[in-house]
Amino acid sequence: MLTQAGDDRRQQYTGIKMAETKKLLRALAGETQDVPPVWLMRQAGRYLPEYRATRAEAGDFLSLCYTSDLAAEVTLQPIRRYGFDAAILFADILLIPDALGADLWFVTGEGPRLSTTTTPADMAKLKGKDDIHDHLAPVYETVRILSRELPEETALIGFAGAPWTVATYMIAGRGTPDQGPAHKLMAEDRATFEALMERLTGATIEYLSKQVEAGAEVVKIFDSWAGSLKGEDFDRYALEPARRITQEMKARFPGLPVIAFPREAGEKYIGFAKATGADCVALDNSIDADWGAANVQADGCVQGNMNPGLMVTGGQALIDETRRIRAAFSGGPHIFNLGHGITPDADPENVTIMLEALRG
Ligand SMILES: Cc1c2[nH]c(c1CCC(=O)O)Cc1[nH]c(c(CCC(=O)O)c1C)Cc1[nH]c(c(CCC(=O)O)c1C)Cc1[nH]c(c(C)c1CCC(=O)O)C2
Repeated sequence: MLTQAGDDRRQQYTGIKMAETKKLLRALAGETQDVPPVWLMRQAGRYLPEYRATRAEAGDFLSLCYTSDLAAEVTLQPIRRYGFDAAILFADILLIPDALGADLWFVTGEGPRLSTTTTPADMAKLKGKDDIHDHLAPVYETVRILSRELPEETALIGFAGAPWTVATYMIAGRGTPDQGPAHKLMAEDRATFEALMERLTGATIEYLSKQVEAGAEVVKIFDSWAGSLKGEDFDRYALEPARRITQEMKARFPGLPVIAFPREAGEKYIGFAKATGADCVALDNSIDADWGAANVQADGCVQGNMNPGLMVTGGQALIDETRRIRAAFSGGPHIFNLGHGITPDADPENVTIMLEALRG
């Protein structure tokens, strides 16, 4: 059943773009702006003292994700501090495996751990794509709180991990440098690998749909490990799921903007937006901005792509690089962002310096 917010959202997507006042949504609708909208991946995170305080209050990272008022609070913190043009729902891409019934926990200082899914018997233990919503209800509640509390000029981004990236964690039971276990399963038991990809694609569509019904105005698909898929594997397991998710979301919510992030796709960034239907492609910081402008922005909006390391080191290099990236993408629609998440050792003052260089 649709919520009232979801009803309003569907109406909103049927044709009022010309009157859109949110800078982020204008960029996603194809508008070139003198000063681009800006937000940062992982903008709610450990570099902020107020985040660390709220996380301590929650006890641990997963409790923070599932406690709606605290998750909404940390989402709002960087908006209050910096006035970013978008807020991104505070959650994690690994909540989907958790909702499907895989065990998930986080080891402080190391990262996520999950029970592994590598056999038909493991697959049989997972829940169906439609059976995730009770578990994820607190996330939808976070979105509802945010859509009430955000300033009217701030867009709300919902998100999910792409099937391939989420599968790499489910198959290995943890993060891996080269996604070796997932590539191995793909080679040795393609049927199980594809069954997992299919379950994740379906669940992701249902999960994102609930986020939109609760008030998310944009959705972003994070494929952090897309770069380890080469050639035909990239087309089948990165591009095709992104296309299916994007097309189904747009069929359900006409006009909904979609951002795709096939990180480290390299040459495969070319044509990705056209092939999937995504309104914007997020570029990682291995991409030269001029190359991105010529080859990717030529098809529409791009997001990115400053090196997150500059938020640690700062100085004149940060100012120069902010201006260089803004200039490189000034000929078309652009959302200023980093090429990957801001790191815990970033200096919060450097975000202010970046914003002054960008907007000033
Ligand atoms: C691969 C991936 C994950 N999560 C995510 C990705 C894709 C993007 C990327 O490549 O970074 C996405 C993500 N994770 C988080 C968000 C929230 C929204 C945001 O501010 O961007 C988003 C969009 C919060 C988080 N997710 C996590 C944190 C840090 C947890 C903490 O507070 O201890 C945050 C703020 C934990 C997490 N979550 C994940 C890992 C590997 C880790 C551990 C690494 C780390 O500690 O940074 C899985």
